[in-house]
Amino acid sequence: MTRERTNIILIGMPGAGKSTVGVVLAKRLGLGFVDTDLLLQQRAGKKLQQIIDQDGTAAFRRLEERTLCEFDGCNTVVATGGSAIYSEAAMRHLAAIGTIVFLDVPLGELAQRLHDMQSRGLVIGPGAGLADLYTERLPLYRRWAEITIDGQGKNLEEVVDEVVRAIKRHEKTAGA
Ligand SMILES: Nc1ncnc2c1ncn2[C@@H]1O[C@H](COP(=O)(O)OP(=O)(O)O)[C@@H](O)[C@H]1O
Ligand SMILES: O=C(O)C1=C[C@@H](OP(=O)(O)O)[C@@H](O)[C@H](O)C1
Ligand SMILES: [Mg+2]
Repeated sequence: MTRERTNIILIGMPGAGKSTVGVVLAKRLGLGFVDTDLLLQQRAGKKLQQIIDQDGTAAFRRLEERTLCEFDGCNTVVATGGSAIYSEAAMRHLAAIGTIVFLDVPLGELAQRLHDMQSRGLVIGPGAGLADLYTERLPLYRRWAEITIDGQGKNLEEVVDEVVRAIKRHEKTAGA
């Protein structure tokens, strides 16, 4: 891993576990942790759902893009929001400063985990559901993934273990 790419960037659908896995992973690896949703809320001075309700999804996406592009930390696990992959500029920036890890969780498991679709602040079109989001976004997550973790049927600890192993393998390959 080059000096400039010391971050671990988690991407994936809402409910994939980016925020919960991220903080445990950071502790395990001795890295910092940032959840970009929290940076975004602080910047806007309101909650994600309020930004979407009051300002709309396009404004939310612009704010998210700026927040991601301005992140310049190092040695940090970064939990992004599920909609991060809509911004080419943001993803290019994140790919330049870290290793992008896609937490790949099947639609059925995501649906079981998410009970707050209406208040979570999702970037979702009118009338669309989680399945529509999944179909629309999967190619984008795959496009940006440097490492993909199959999260199917795995609990938090198992996913963290898997990410640690995959990163070690990846570093060996990259350094060879
Ligand atoms: N591996 C897992 N197995 C079961 N539930 C999980 C797992 N990872 C996260 N969760 C749960 O799923 C929900 C969404 O997790 P969260 O970390 O907020 O996802 P994200 O940040 O990707 O939207 C939380 O209730 C969390 O406890
Ligand atoms: O997928 C989405 O449209 C979003 C997911 C949220 O983050 P999580 O992926 O952490 O739930 C948050 O960024 C925002 O409300 C939009
Ligand atoms: Mg999250």
